[in-house]
Amino acid sequence: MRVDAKDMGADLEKVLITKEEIDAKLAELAAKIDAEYTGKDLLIVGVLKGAVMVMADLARALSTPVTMDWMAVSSYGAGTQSSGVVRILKDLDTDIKGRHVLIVEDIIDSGLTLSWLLSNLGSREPASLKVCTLLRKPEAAKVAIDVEWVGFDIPNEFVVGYGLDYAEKYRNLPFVGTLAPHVYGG
Ligand SMILES: O=P(O)(O)OC[C@H]1O[C@H](OP(=O)(O)OP(=O)(O)O)[C@H](O)[C@@H]1O
Ligand SMILES: Nc1nc2[nH]cnc2c(=O)[nH]1
Repeated sequence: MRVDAKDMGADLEKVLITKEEIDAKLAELAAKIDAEYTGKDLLIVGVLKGAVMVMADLARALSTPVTMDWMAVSSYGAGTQSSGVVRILKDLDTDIKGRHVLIVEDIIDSGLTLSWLLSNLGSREPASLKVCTLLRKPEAAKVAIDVEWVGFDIPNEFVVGYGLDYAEKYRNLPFVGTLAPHVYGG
């Protein structure tokens, strides 16, 4: 069944990126990632829970055989502002020493989560450590991070859908959109 902003009643303000745009962008990113890792053993690490959709769709768009692992960290809780304090809720199952590791994220907002992750995973001595994110908010950056593959740079608005939640809701929307201010008390 197709879900659109109308079906979510008054909760959504607008659709920012459609499912079709996401699919096309992931195909584009997958081709670049394939070119980078030809002949290499690649481990993709998804950051739960938000990156579930990107991991699933990006992994299927790749021709490179990959193994997958997951990390769960949280810095947002139920709010719309990063606390800046990153907690590990689930660590990797895999020893990444000497492995080519690609972190897959749904969004880079302040950059605090990714900055922490890069330093944490970097200290485990992977052969390489790179990042692919579907979304990035350049205006919200609190730390500068070098990111190899970015799907879309978006305005500094709180977004939901395609893995992204507000208080655990809206993750299963197939598109990325913004919430009406009344939903989060705006
Ligand atoms: O750049 P930052 O400001 O640090 O924000 C980015 C992080 O925020 C979201 O995770 P969240 O903590 O909301 O957890 P979730 O993925 O389980 O929803 C998202 O998945 C990123 O990991
Ligand atoms: N749902 C959601 N989670 C985030 N985590 C960091 N930025 C965002 C955002 O804009 N939306």
